[in-house]
Amino acid sequence: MGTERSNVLTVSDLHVKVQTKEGASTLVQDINFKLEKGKVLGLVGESGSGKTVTSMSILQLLDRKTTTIEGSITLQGRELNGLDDKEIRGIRGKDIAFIMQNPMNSFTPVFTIGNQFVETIRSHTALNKKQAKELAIEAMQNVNLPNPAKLLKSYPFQLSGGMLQRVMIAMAACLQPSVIIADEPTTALDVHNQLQVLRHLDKIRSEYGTSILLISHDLGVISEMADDVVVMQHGRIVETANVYELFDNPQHEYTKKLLNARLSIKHEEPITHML
Ligand SMILES: Nc1ncnc2c1ncn2[C@@H]1O[C@H](COP(=O)(O)OP(=O)(O)OP(=O)(O)O)[C@@H](O)[C@H]1O
Repeated sequence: MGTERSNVLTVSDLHVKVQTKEGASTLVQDINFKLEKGKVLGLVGESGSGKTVTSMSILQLLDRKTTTIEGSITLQGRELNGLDDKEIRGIRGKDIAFIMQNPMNSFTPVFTIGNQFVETIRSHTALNKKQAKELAIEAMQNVNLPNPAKLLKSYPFQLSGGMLQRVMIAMAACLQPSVIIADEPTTALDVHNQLQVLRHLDKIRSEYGTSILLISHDLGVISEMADDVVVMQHGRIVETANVYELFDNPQHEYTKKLLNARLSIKHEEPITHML
């Protein structure tokens, strides 16, 4: 009973195909993993291994006209695969928040931060504008953003990448979703901002019991943040293990290769031991 209950997100036999001019092509296959409450599951693998396709499938964000998602994706027992647009929109942001690699792409340039923040809150709650603004300010304070009231009046281009990423984390956290999918959340940031973003994610996890699917190229980030790790290669999972087991005793040749590559660039790795 305990294990079943603690699994917040379960992906079973996920298989994603895309229709191209040349015919159908498989993007990911046989993907199985479970994300437990309050835990961080790291998703690693080289570029093109299928990490983003997997996370986009969970959020049902792939183009329905050209892609087919087979298998099951359940959030607290509710099947997400096949939900219609309206149903899945109700889940995105509220139950599953998404933090993208490039925060600039996540905001509409022509609206202020406040406009977008308040609208996001209002689309998922019964709060009025004033209450939504107060919640936004509180969420921004929680991620140490200075002068939130002023920031709400700014346009996305007026903020640095690190600040925008923190606004996105504040937006993701304020509705206390059960799951956050963070796709390379620190890749576009400098070392100082990387550290801040990771600290905030960890704070959200511990305060709200949010589960985090953390997609990263950076094994230093994964070793510091993740409880369990899924390793992907060529659209398949090649290894799933507890983070200590994976780093101490990798089983698959590809995982060993990734870890060896990491050792050879270890001096560039500023994140570990600093959190
Ligand atoms: N809509 C699409 N049509 C055709 N191929 C696609 C589509 N979306 C993704 N792919 C292909 O699927 C494969 C997996 O891509 P995906 O973006 O999931 O990789 P990734 O592991 O997230 O890589 P990165 O770390 O570079 O983001 C790649 O070969 C990519 O080119």
